[in-house]
Amino acid sequence: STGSAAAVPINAEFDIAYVTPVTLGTPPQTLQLDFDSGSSDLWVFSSHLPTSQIRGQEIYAPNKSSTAKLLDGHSWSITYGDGSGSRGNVYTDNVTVGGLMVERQAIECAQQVSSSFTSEAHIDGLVGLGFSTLNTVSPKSQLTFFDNAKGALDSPVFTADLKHKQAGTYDFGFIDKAKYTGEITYVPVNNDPGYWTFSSSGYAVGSGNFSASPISGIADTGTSLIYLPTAVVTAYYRQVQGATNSRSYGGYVFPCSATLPSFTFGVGEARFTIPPAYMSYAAVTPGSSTCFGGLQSSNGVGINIWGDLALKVAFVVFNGGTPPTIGWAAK
Ligand SMILES: Cc1c(C=O)c(-c2nnc3c4c(C[n+]5cc6c(C)n(C)c(C)c6c(Cl)n5)n(C)c(C)c4cnn23)c(C)n1C
Repeated sequence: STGSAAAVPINAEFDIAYVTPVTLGTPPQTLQLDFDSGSSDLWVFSSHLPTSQIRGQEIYAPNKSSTAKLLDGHSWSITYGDGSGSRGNVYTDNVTVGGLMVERQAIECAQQVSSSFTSEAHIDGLVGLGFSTLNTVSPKSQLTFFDNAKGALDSPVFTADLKHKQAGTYDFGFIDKAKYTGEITYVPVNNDPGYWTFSSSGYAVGSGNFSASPISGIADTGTSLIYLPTAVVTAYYRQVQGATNSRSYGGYVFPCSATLPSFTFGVGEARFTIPPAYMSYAAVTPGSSTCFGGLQSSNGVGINIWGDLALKVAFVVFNGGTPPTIGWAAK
């Protein structure tokens, strides 16, 4: 089997996050969920949430699904890199993504979400595509949608074709040759503790020399930006007039009028260049002439993160075979 579904930016101006339609239960309830290769819980806004925490999101009501079953005595609680979080109870039900159905998928129903989730009306929950070792359900951890689907897939892979300010796709079970050019460069994945961790072969700022130094980081479709070591980030912002690492704004900012260099990263012998226009994320507050950078320091994060800003300049194959690998291709 295979599946293919759209990855739609939630914001027309900046690629903050992408959502994908997912149908749950019988009759089908369709929610817009954020596919996140940096976590491993499938959780949704649900009928178990206080209405005060719902502001425009679609919800999943298990009591309206004839195929929903309570996973008695199980609960979950998750916190993300930006400090947001949610928790609740667990049901199993049918979950379908782009024509690919998994029966008895653990659906983690939110009973509490943090304010940043309540304030984001376009995200009805997340679909974790990390390794199932990261799943937070207790006392018995649950498998991700991909792990549940894997055995039935034509090939144990999913691919991300994210795009700048337009809809891309997530494919399951096949590699669509029409979505990339040239060869796919595969590199090993270290899935301990459960992220898609791989080693980038280095970077270059603008037209500068390529610095061939390995950078271990995670491929994370659920993170907007790129978080890299301070040496890389200072080398980049040294080329940006007026750039500062702002404590008040929580990262590198610069005058929106500044000329930005491109940023190139390596995967093996392959090179991927993020154009200057993508490297300015947003004005720090609406209308401000100070802009927030797409490249930020991973100091204090603990891991380096290749988020949507990096992923959207490539076609990326998440190979869940044995051993797992990750493939990057131009497009
Ligand atoms: C270590 C780390 C991260 C690791 O992941 C991270 C981050 N970066 N984007 C996201 C996340 C997103 C994507 N996302 C980013 C957004 C930004 C930057 N803004 C202004 C809004 C309104 C966003 C929304 Cl609704 N959604 N989502 C949905 C979740 C649950 C995230 C959790 N963390 N996160 C940050 C900001 N930091 C410091």
